[in-house]
Amino acid sequence: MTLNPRLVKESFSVIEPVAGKAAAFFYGRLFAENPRLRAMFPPAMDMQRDRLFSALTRIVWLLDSPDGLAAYLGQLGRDHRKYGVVDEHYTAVGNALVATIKHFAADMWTDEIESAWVEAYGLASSAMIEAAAADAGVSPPWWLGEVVDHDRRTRDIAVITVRPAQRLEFTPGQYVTVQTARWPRVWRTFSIANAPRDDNTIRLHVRAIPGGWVSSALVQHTRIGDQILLGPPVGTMAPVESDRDILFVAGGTGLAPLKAIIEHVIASGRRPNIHLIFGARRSAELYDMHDLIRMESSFPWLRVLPVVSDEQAYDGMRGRLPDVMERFHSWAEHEVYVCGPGSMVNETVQRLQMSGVPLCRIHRDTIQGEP
Ligand SMILES: NC(=O)C1=CN([C@@H]2O[C@H](COP(=O)(O)OP(=O)(O)OC[C@H]3O[C@@H](n4cnc5c(N)ncnc54)[C@H](O)[C@@H]3O)[C@@H](O)[C@H]2O)C=CC1
Repeated sequence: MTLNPRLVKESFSVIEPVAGKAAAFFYGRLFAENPRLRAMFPPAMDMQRDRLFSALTRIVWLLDSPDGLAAYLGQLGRDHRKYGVVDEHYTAVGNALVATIKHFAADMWTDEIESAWVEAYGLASSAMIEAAAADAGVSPPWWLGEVVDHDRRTRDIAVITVRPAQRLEFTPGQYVTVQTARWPRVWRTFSIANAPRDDNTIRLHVRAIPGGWVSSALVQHTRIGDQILLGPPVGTMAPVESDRDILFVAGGTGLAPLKAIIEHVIASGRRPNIHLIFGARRSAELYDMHDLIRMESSFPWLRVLPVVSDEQAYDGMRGRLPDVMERFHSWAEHEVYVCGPGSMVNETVQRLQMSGVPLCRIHRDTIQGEP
């Protein structure tokens, strides 16, 4: 039996418009058939449902790209170790998944489609299991981290420094999932905002989102000395070794992974011209200017351009990030890294492409924040 991405994609496209209902059906089925699995998930499942679907969507659309798929499944498998997932859980999930697709794609369902799903799921789960097994020999499933600094930069934003109890290897641009004592089993993603350091500490830039459990716990209720849990570093946005000049476009706390990459470039000894356009809605939310100005003064090839979008009285550069970016000369010969709110990233990437920057030189990552 060979993989048939076309059949998987066609049947999945029926599910996508009813993703919420399909995820509810999937978890209902999974927990009805395997009641003990419920304890592995957080009490509130809404965010979990979104995550399932975004992971599934990504896998389905990557089925035609073996390298991208292998890299993604490898990360997913390693990351799932922190949930205590074992091989038989994959069988339970696979059964519930096929039953869900079958239920929602009933009108078009055939034995051939069922085989295509079983085959695709079998390949995906084997890749995750293998990656988890290989990782078990070299890394813990999660890291205990002590908060060694907590710098509340605004009412809603904190820059938090954490020291993992064991060495945490990562690539600048990657992110980790975080769990706080306040919300057991609830994990949320935050980028690491620094290049690897000798003292093993990492920095997180956290904005407390209204209704965001982990982000609010981290900004408002976390103190120096507290312990948090960190999942393994994941994400594919990484510094590329290139002699080109570099543009970074950061929206809000999307600055975090870009700052890690800038630190890496500076430490590499290369001397590219770097422009960092850092956007906030209000000037008070340009929460990291102090550090950025320090970086700028120690590395003369770095130019930091703060931009404010929603404050008429601001006397610096004003505007929306994609518009401001176009006010400068062409970026067509640059490497470009973009991070921030999803819609801002999408528009920025589109405009860059239209102005002649090839997609292979535009680097972005999609991480799922809190609702
Ligand atoms: N904290 C972290 O480690 C990371 C956060 N992110 C993401 O970065 C985002 C940061 O959010 P906030 O700080 O609340 O940003 P924000 O909503 O305060 O916006 C920051 C900047 O982006 C611009 N912007 C927002 N929406 C836009 C749009 N639709 N079109 C054009 N420009 C737009 C704003 O004008 C402002 O200049 C979140 O979506 C988060 O998931 C991404 C990676 C890491």
